[in-house]
Amino acid sequence: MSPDYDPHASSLTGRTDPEVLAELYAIRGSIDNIDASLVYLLAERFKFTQRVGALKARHELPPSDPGREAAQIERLHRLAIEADLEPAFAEKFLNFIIAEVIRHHRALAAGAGPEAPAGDPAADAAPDRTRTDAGDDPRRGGADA
Ligand SMILES: C=C(O[C@@H]1C=C(C(=O)O)C=C[C@H]1O)C(=O)O
Repeated sequence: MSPDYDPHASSLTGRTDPEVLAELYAIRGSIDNIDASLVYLLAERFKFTQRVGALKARHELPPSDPGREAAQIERLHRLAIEADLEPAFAEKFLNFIIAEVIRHHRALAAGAGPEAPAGDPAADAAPDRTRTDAGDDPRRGGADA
């Protein structure tokens, strides 16, 4: 755990029954563990997608692959229902991650590292994959590159 992280940081201390607080902290301990796992999982996922990006750049393949994304979204939708997670949220989350991956791939294709500023023209040309409101089909998000 980071040395400056206080797992008991809260705006509720002083006005909440100590027993309730103790239970809250216990539950939050698990939430903290899950958040840490998510960070490590995401870091691992980005390591792999960077390898895909380097491969694509080397072989002049397009940064995005809408066919692959459509299959992933459909699969995630099914998994979310099985897991009792709201499918729209799962879809939004995956689209958010994929948008970032595509931004990295565009940067790699342009010869830059993944840290290219978000405001660069290549990134600006990316479709907004974070919108999942009605009428916005992420599978047809203009992922054209
Ligand atoms: C990682 C890839 O590149 C892009 C990002 C994807 C992802 O983050 O899962 C999926 C498809 C591509 O649009 C890939 O083509 O596999």
